[in-house]
Amino acid sequence: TPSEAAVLAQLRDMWKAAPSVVKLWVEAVDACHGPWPGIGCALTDDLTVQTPCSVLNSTCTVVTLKIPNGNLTGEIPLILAGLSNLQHLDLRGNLLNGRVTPELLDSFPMLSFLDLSLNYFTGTIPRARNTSFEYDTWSRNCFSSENSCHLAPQMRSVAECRQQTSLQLQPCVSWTRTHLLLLIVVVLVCPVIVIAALSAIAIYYWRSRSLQAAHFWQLRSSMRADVEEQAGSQRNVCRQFSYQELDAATNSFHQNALLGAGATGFVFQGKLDDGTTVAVKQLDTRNSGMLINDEFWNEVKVRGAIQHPNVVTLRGFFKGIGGSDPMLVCEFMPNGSVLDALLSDNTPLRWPRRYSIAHGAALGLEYLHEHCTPAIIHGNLKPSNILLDRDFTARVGHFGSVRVAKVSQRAVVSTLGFVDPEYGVTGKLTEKSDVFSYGMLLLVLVSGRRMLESQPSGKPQLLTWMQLLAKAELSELVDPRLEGNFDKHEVSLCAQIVLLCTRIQPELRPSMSEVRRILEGIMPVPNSGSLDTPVTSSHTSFVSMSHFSGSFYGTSDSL
Ligand SMILES: Nc1ncnc2c1ncn2[C@@H]1O[C@H](COP(=O)(O)OP(=O)(O)OP(=O)(O)O)[C@@H](O)[C@H]1O
Repeated sequence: TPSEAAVLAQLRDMWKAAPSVVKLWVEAVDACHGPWPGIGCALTDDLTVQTPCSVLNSTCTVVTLKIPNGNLTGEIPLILAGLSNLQHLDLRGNLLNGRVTPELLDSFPMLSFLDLSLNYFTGTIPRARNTSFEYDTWSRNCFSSENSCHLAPQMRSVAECRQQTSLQLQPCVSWTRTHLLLLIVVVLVCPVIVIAALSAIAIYYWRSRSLQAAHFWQLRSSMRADVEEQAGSQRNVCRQFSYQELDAATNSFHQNALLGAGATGFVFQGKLDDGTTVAVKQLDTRNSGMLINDEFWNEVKVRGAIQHPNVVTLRGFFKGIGGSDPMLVCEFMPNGSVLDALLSDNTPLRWPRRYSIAHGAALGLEYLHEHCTPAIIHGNLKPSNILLDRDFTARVGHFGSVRVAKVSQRAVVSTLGFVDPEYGVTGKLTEKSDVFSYGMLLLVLVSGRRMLESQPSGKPQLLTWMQLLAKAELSELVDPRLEGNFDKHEVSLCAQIVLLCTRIQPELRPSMSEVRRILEGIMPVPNSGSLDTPVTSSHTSFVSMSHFSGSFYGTSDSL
């Protein structure tokens, strides 16, 4: 058409300098009839068949424009839009640059072939309204991606594009930067929420457990206190017995009445005139080297006034007149001592019972230390001195005798292993000496009778057990006779209490009320940072001290 003839004339003027087919576009020749090389025309009534016609004919239209590899430069001319019936546009392999707008492509509604590859077009690949082309149409240009931070696939190199165009790529914003806020939320807030939720659950669990435990132990103690109070009011107070009374009660200290023997004498079962069963402990002053003096009898009277559900009640005494040994008369404990229970070949003590014994003994000691004025120090706490009443409640028995009676070295040696090493050094007993012995008692309750047995060398295996404990090898520490039936949490609590109680420095050991509260679960175990100087610590270790070996231990007999 005449308008298209004008477009072609302009294109010729624009591109004639380039060494391309445009050079052969001669003005005198009809662009559609010659036709000019690269130009194809058709009549408007059948655009599918290319036909020579006159460019000035209004029914003659340009349908093809092919100028490949023609060194054409500059931007793609907008006047090209005037060739509105173009079906085939091939400008591949030129030096064209600038943007290809979708509007330009939309002005060729009949376009079925387009090749603009191998140029230097920039911007983004245009998405024309009516036309979709093969991907190669655009390849080897300088088109960039949507966010124009890198080139689209199958483009030229960035360096080549930068050389030929004013291509400017934005710095690529990383995913992490764009999602920084989200990341902060995920990395910081989520763990905080999770930790808070877990802590809330843990606190809730711990509090409910503590409350339950506290309630349980309170109920249990108050029930026992009531029962004991009733029984106590019916019983005689501590009184002096005559030899004849005790002789009659024990059937003249008959072998059959013998309950056991300790370093300071024999213990017999006896029945008093009023029908109550008692334990009569003979104090062998000759062989044990005990010094029984006024101070001892004063102490005995103080002991006689003590009534507590976890302390063996002293019913009376015999002062040892006429060459006979002095004697102490105590409540009879039908289930013997913890030592008897642990050494027995009968059914081993089950774990709940051991834990309840540990708790009962702690209550008894707490009473002696913290509720008696002046405080009473047991001074000889060990498995044979924790007695078990008819329902296996632990009762602290035979206290005070070592401290006041100034027993001989032999008697002291008999209890070593349970005696505070500090006592061995200073000769002074304090509440913390009992705390040490309590720790050792707890260790025996956890590890069972093996700990009381001797090694071939004759030493008890105390050292081995303390080392296992220090290495936290609880599975090896726990009494195999329990056959795995124990509460892991309670065992671990006990192990931690052992370490606390056996610290070398007495002032770092807990008080008995603290021990009791840890056992009841109403006080947390002090953190491990403060557990750094247990008796087995390699630096200031009691174990490493030379006197904690060889004859320093007693044998199993003396325990
Ligand atoms: N009140 C009691 N009721 C029942 N049995 C008892 C009582 N007191 C002691 N026994 C029995 O007698 C055994 C020895 O008790 P004893 O107090 O003499 O032992 P020990 O503490 O080793 O001696 P020591 O206190 O002289 O060092 C205990 O293991 C226990 O079997």
